[in-house]
Order: sequence, then structure tokens, then C-alpha cells
Amino acid sequence: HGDHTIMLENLLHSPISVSLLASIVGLLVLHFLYSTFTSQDNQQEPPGPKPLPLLGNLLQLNLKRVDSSLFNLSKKYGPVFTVYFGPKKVVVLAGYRAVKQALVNQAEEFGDREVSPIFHDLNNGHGIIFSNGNSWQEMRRFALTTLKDFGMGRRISERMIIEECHYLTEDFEQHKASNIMSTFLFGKRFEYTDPDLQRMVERDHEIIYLTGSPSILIYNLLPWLGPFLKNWRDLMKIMKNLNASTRRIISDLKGTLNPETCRCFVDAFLSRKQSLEESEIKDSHYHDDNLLHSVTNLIAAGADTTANTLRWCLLFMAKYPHVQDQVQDELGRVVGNRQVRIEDRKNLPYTDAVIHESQRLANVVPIAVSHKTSKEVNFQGYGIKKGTTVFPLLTSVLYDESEWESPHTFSPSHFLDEEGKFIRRDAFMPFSAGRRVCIGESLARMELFLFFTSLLQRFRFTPPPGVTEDELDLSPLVGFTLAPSPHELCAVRRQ
Ligand code: HEM
Repeated sequence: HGDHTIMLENLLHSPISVSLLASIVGLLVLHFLYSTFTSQDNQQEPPGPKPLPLLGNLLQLNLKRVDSSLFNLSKKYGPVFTVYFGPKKVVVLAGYRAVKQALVNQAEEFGDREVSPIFHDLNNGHGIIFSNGNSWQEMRRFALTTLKDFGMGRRISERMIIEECHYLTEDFEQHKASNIMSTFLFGKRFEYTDPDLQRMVERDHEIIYLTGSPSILIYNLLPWLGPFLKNWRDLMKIMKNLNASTRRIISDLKGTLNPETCRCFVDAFLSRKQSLEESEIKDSHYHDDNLLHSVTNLIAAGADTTANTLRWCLLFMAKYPHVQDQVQDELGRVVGNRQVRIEDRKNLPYTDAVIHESQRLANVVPIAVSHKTSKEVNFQGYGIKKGTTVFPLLTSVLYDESEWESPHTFSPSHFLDEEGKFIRRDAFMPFSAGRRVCIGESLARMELFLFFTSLLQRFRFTPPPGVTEDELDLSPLVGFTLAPSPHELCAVRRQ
């Protein structure tokens, strides 16, 4: 003990040793601080229910209604939490603030797409929705500019939709949104009775429904199960047929292509491809697979979502006749019997609010489309590793209790001020946000407005005879999107 004291005394008396000791202690403290700090960053993952080995949290999730289960978990675990789908880790973003902060303020980090095995089977990394990197960037940019060139969000698409309104109100059918996409992509609309159109609509519907089914969720965790699952075999077959018929339409257009006058999206793609080939640019992203999958992606993303939303709007009208009265009063007062135009929207605040409220409550794409982190992220004090699957839970934004006055009831007043003027709401996010935000928002909003108003001018929507408004069932048919359950409505011609 005495020797130690002497050594320490000697050390402290030597100026060099003192500074050496101080440096060592300083370094140790720094190291300690650094490691606790970074270990928090690296290791403290978002909280969540305790997972079981292999099963993860599957027993706590209702696979028939994943979005609602996750919304319930968010009430316990907060706006960012971890759940395990079997062995697969998923970080869920819940509520307007968290979803906006991630997708908009940290857009780059949260902007990659998670491509689950089923969507890999269906797209092979091509197209727009389920691709990443340079190919995605090029295809998304090309689709946006080309659709705009052909009139998306502008007067030309207004004319196109109005023309479709005439067919729609003559022959009450639900293929109008597919025809709008078809006009953009292939330069032509189909007769509603055309078997090609009917098959295209049916196939899309099936794909969207089946990809959200519980057995495909399980397939995504255990892909070797595929051939044993009926839904997987069905999906492969439907996709094969859809691809074959899309290839046929593309090859017909190729036969009559004139790069000087492009008729449609496919023409624009083919002539870009041709000019790149002529300048001997090899390995560009403009190849047949990207064309095929961009086209099928645009139809899948653009037709079913819009048609479903319109069906929800009509169902809400039949269920809430006093709301329908007010829409029809307003339309009668402001527009009368003439064709509604986009510029009328600003004078139709109640009708506009009803369409927004229908989109909010219908919540057609409840978990958006899964994202993936592109790098390690620090988010709200938690560390999330690169490549982690992220669910932006749109259900929890559209039903956020701290944003909406009565989140679970149909109430157009969410979008109206005291004087009855239309107001925008930040938490209205059915098209998601950020780097991957829906590219068809302006087109979809135009279609919804023009189709909805044209129908309500001419028809009164009611439950079928013998069914009361209360009995109309609002529980959705759950797939990748939420559609109304099969139901009947009467469309009674007004005057
Ligand atoms: C009411 C109708 C629609 C709704 C509710 C809707 C909603 C959405 C949502 C939630 C996403 C996912 C965004 C994300 O990953 O965070 C999305 C993506 C997409 N939508 Fe829409 N959409 C609609 C109509 C359309 C239309 C008409 C088109 C075509 C012009 C379209 C094309 C796309 C494409 C290509 C993507 C993928 C974007 C990407 O991954 O970069 N959508 N949409």
C-alpha cells in the first residue's frame, strides 16, 4: 500500500506524467460518452410488443385487417414502433406527425421501396411502383412528364374525363377509370362491353385483392411455400395473362408507330427507346420489361383506386341522404343542368368537402405501399438500420385523433370553416407524401370530382328496396386496397 502511494506521488510530481494521466482519463471519458451516445443511436430500436421466436408478433396481428391491428398497437407503443411479421422486422410510422416527418422531412432516408417476394415475382424489379435506384428514378420521371404532356392535370384531361362522363351516365358502368388510364397509355378508350376491357379490369381487381390476402402475407415470409398456395398459383396465372394481353396491345401500337406524332404513353416510350438505340446507347432503362411493367403499374395504380373511391362516395351518399340532399342542392344552385367543369370546384365547397371526406373515411390505400430505409436513420431518438421495412400507416393519419374532430364518423365539416368555405387539412394524406408520393393525384382528383358531380346531377342514390340506410354495410373488402363490400344500390334518374 505504501509503495503505491509513493508511486502515485512520484507520478503526480512529474509534470509530464500528470498531463499523460489527464489525457488518458480524458480519452476514457470521451470514449465512454461516445460509446453510450452511439450505442443509443445504433441499438435503441423503436419499442414494440415482445416477439416470439420465429412467429414474431403474428399472434397479435389480425392478418385480415393488418392496418387496424397496427393502429391499435400504436395507441400503446407510440408513433414509431417495431413489429415482427414472423422473423421479419417492420418499423411502423403512425399518426400525421410521424408519417410527415419521415416521408417529407427525411424523404431520402425513408424513400426506398420495399419489394416483397410477391411483388418481385410480379415485376422483377421493373416498372415504377416496385423498383428502386436509377431505373425507378428514370421510369418515374418519364411517366410523370409523359402523362403531363398528354394532359394529366390539365384541360385536355378535363375534356377526356367529360367525354367519359357522357358514356358513364348513359350506360351506368364502373369501367370509367380504366378507360381514362387506357386513353393515356394506349390512345384509345374501350366500349364498356369490350371483353378486353372487362378482362383487364377483372385481372387488376383480382391482383390487388389477392396480393393483400393473408396467405400471400405468409408467402412473403416463407417464399418456398408459393407453389403450395392457391392464391399464389392464381396470381402467377393472372399476371401471365395480363402481361400477354398488354404485350399484344403494345405490339399493335409498335406496328403503327410514327415517332413524329405520338398518340400515347406507349408511343412516347417506344420512340424514346428507338432514338436511344439509334444513337447506339446500350443498357438504357428504356427496354421492353420496363415498358410492360410501367404500363401494368399505371393501370393497377390508377384504375382500381379511383373506381373504388368513387364507389365509396356513392355508398356514403346512399347511407347519408341528408348529405346527398345538400350536394344536389349546391349543384343545382351553382351549376344547374349543364356539364360541370373543373373551374366550378371553387364554387362548390360543400361538394368538394364531401369528396374529401369520402376519401378520408374510405382510406383506400391503408398502409400506402411499403417503404424501406435507404441508409441508417436516426428518427425521434431511435436508430433504424439501413434496409429496414417501413410501413407508413395512412389509416392512422386519416383517422388521427389529434388531427380530426370526429375521426370515425362521416363528417364533411372536417373540410369546411364556419362560413362554409372549403378548407385544406394537412392530415388529408390518402396519396401519401414525399419521394414516393402518388404520381396520379391530380388526375385522380379531377376524375373523382367530374364523375361524382356528373352522376349526382343525374341520379339519386338509394339503398335497394327493403333495405334501410342503417343497414348499408360500411365494412370494407380488404385486399392491398380497401374496397366497399359487394352491395347493391339504386340509381334513380332525377327528372
Ligand atoms: C384515388 C386514387 C388514388 C389513390 C388513393 C392513390 C394512392 C397512392 C398511394 C397511397 C401510393 C403509395 C405512395 C407511397 O409509396 O408512399 C401511390 C403510389 C403510386 N400511384 Fe397512386 N393513387 C391513386 C390514383 C393514381 C392514379 C390515377 C395513377 C396514375 C396516373 C397513380 C399512379 C401511382 C404510381 C405510379 C405510384 C407509385 C409511385 C412510386 O413508387 O414512385 N395513382 N398511390
